[in-house]
Amino acid sequence: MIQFKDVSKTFKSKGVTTQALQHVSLTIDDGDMFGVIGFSGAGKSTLLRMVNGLEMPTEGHVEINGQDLSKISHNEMRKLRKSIGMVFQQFNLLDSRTVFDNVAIPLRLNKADKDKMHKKVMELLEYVNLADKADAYPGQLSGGQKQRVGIARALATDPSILLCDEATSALDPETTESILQLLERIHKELNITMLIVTHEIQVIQRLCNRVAVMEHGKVVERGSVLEVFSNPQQDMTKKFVRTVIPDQIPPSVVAKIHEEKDNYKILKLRFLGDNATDHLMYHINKTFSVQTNILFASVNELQKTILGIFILQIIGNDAEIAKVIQYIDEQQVQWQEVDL
Ligand SMILES: Nc1ncnc2c1ncn2[C@@H]1O[C@H](COP(=O)(O)OP(=O)(O)OP(=O)(O)O)[C@@H](O)[C@H]1O
Repeated sequence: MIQFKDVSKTFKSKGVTTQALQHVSLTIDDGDMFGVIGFSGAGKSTLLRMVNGLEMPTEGHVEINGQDLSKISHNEMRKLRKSIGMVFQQFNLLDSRTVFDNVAIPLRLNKADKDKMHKKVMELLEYVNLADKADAYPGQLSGGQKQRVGIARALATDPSILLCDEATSALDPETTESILQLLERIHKELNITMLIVTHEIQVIQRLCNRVAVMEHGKVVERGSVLEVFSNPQQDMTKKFVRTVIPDQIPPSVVAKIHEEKDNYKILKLRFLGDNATDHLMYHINKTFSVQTNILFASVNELQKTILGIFILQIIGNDAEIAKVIQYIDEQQVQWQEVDL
């Protein structure tokens, strides 16, 4: 378990003071694929780098399995770092060394036995599908292949935690997908806790079970991916989520509604899990003296759960609309009124 306990970090450089993190408290459980999302400068990398002691908090504590990193000895820190792998946006490979040697670096640093090291490196290269590139140099590889080498190197010491700092941000969409598949496979097969820092919401949607949203060094929203994506609260979160799960009425439809004279209310309905929309719509139209128009609908899959978003215009008198809303409440469907 990784815990950030009221962590703040201030950088002072050339007379400029930057508050990179402000009172961040977070718990990442074993086995989590925990995503941290935010725009550039939000403090994501600083947070991530605290897990392996590359940065230390100015205030507060970071604990791994109950061990406060500010209180452990140099030796204990070295041991801890062996159990934490890190994957970087720019791969951080040594250009003058072969793929084999790059993956072998952590093992050489740990003075691994030569035969064991050879076996381990070749196993890792097989795992990331690059065994045939063992003798190639990074300059001869594509971006995706370089990242596979970076991932193999991060796994060399059999870590229990993998830190991914914008691991796919330098890659095209197709290559991104193959790296995300690899990370998913690693999580499933090697049972590694992952902390994934990104500004790409689709990475979180695709991989993570939990998410924290960061803005100006603070965590502004957090929760399960299902909770946060199905009902984002903060404007920043809404902006991110909207890019993968649209939930707005198209402008041409809005313009048409503005021309209407009838009495109406517009509700945004969210369905999680079973898709009960057909039944709900049937019942509303059959039972109440209202007319309904679906202004927008989308169905998405999150963590293998279906999330349906429907924006419904209900035309009728206030009393009848109130009855419809009461019925929707009784069905325990999440809703909110939309003002145009
Ligand atoms: N070593 C440092 N010295 C001075 N300021 C720093 C240092 N590292 C980070 N910062 C500043 O702290 C703030 C947070 O940086 P950080 O890299 O953690 O953000 P980020 O969300 O990861 O953004 P990016 O994706 O652009 O790296 C930024 O304003 C950055 O300039």
